[in-house]
Amino acid sequence: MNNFIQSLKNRNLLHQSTFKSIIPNDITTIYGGFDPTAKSLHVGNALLLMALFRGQIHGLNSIYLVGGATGLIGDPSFKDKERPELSIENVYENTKYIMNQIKQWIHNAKEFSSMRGINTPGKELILNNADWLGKISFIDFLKRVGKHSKVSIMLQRECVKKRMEREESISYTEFTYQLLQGYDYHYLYKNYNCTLQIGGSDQLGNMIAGIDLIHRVERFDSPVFAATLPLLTNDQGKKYGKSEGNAIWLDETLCSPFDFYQFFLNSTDSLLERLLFSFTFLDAAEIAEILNEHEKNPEKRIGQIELASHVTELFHGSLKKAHTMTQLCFGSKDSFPSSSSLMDAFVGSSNFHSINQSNCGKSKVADILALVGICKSKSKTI
Ligand SMILES: N[C@@H](Cc1ccc(O)cc1)C(=O)O
Repeated sequence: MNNFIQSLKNRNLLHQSTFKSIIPNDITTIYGGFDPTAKSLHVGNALLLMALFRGQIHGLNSIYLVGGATGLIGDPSFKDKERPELSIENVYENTKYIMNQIKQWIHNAKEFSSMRGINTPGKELILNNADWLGKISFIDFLKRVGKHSKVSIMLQRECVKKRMEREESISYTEFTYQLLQGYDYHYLYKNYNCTLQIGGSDQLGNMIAGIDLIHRVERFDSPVFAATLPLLTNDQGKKYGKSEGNAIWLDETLCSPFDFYQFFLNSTDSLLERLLFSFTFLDAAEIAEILNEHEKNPEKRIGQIELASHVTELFHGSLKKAHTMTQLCFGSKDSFPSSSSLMDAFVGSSNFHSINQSNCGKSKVADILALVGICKSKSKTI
């Protein structure tokens, strides 16, 4: 069985899939897409980013697709209203930012993994679907995609049905979205031999549109698959990823590493195990060890500290983590002498006592020690 798929299963990260009884083991390339509806991705996108990276750890090539074209159309999946239209300039800018953000993230994730002895043999590719969807003419699209797509099937999509029940219905533009995503999958299958698409729990319909198209245009038994990740909800059953109604952005100018860290630090005990499996590269034994320590003294929030440190370092990198530490300790990064002495502390030199000698509270020092400790302790994990 494919190790990557098995590892998603083991972490409870496989929600739905089109694999029947046999799990394919000859997948070499996978893809997941992100529409540039804002300047930055948010915690809600983190599971997909991480799943693609987990693929690379297992030797697969991962395509991180940014929807420079689909972002102009708007995915109607699980949206009860027409999406506000974004201007071409706006989507173009967002696409640039997000492609950069993904590039930076992969860089951080590689550095983070190699510090722990985790190899990432699989390659990454960051693509923009405007590069092909922006070039195909309307007539060509109708001939190459529309002709193979049955309206009766398109109308069966849950989100389409829901929207048709409402007076405002659904625009032809958003109705077509599933075909655009379907065309992406076909394009990536033909040009990159991509045979697995992964995405959020609301994406299965769009992914199946792609599989159908490939089956109709290529061979009816072409080995192409789709899998969705679970939707993480908080204790109130709301989507996990917002604090006081605001999305937890991955861009540090929209959400500081400090706030990002605090968001994970504030996770409840009941979610802890789930979050450790979802948002870290720690293995089951390491997670069991952390939970064991945590349960001995839950007020110390050892589990939350491990979680918050791991995710903050993964998404914000070690230098940023140092600033997070400063902010944790002093409230503001400006009041600390220099980030280089902090970095020394961070890598475990004797300068670390300078933090201890400062006037920050004991519990904060414990947090910081935990942050530093985690970076030195773990070796192999997936
Ligand atoms: N529709 C996806 C983004 C996406 C775009 C293009 C694709 O080919 C795949 C996925 C979402 O809204 O999350």
